[in-house]
Amino acid sequence: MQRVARARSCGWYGRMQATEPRNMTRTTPFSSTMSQSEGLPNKILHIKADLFAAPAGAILVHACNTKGSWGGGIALAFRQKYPAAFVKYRDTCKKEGAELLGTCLLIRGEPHDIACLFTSKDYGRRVDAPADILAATRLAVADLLKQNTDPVKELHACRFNSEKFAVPWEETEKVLVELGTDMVVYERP
Ligand SMILES: Nc1ncnc2c1ncn2[C@@H]1O[C@H](COP(=O)(O)OP(=O)(O)OC[C@H]2O[C@H](OP(=O)(O)O)[C@H](O)[C@@H]2O)[C@@H](O)[C@H]1O
Repeated sequence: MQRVARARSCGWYGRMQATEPRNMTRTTPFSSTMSQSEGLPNKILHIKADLFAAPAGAILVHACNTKGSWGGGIALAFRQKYPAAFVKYRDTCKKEGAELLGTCLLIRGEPHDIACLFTSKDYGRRVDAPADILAATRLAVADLLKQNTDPVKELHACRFNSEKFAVPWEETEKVLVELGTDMVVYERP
């Protein structure tokens, strides 16, 4: 209850209720779904913009493998823009490897924190099967929500899992809705 109440009182949730910017649409394929844990509706906002243009103070969310590679897709852009975060991610993978599957590494920083959702053990041709990726996504997002306290920060995500990991975005979004996640989801213009 507290998490949603606080998110509502500030940030994009509050702004969204006042006026919605022109490039922001609330697509509501699951809008009637209520948060299972809190009995409140969650909000997934869709925005056509570059994820890295998210407001300062937000948590940027993306999917990662447990091998320590940010070698392609949006992960490569994270590596270039946030080299210190890449070192933390790579060192964590070296230490913990496949144990990380289904967890979230939340790397604090400026102007954004970065949430690394470990949704597949491997990548490339060895990427996990879609059903396994979705199961790991459920656990990893729950882990992120548990860590996102004091203060609760806005979650801004790319359509993670949907390209290199080849899981249709709608399936990942369904998991987010089932977990009652408030999130702004970016699609490149
Ligand atoms: N600036 C931007 N703003 C907003 N959206 C942007 C964007 N740039 C790209 N997108 C979109 O972001 C979504 C995710 O697409 P991605 O293919 O990147 O990630 P994924 O989650 O499917 O897979 C993870 C693995 O990809 C990596 O590469 P490696 O395996 O290391 O080679 C990792 O390390 C993992 O292993 C797609 O909708 C892209 O259009």
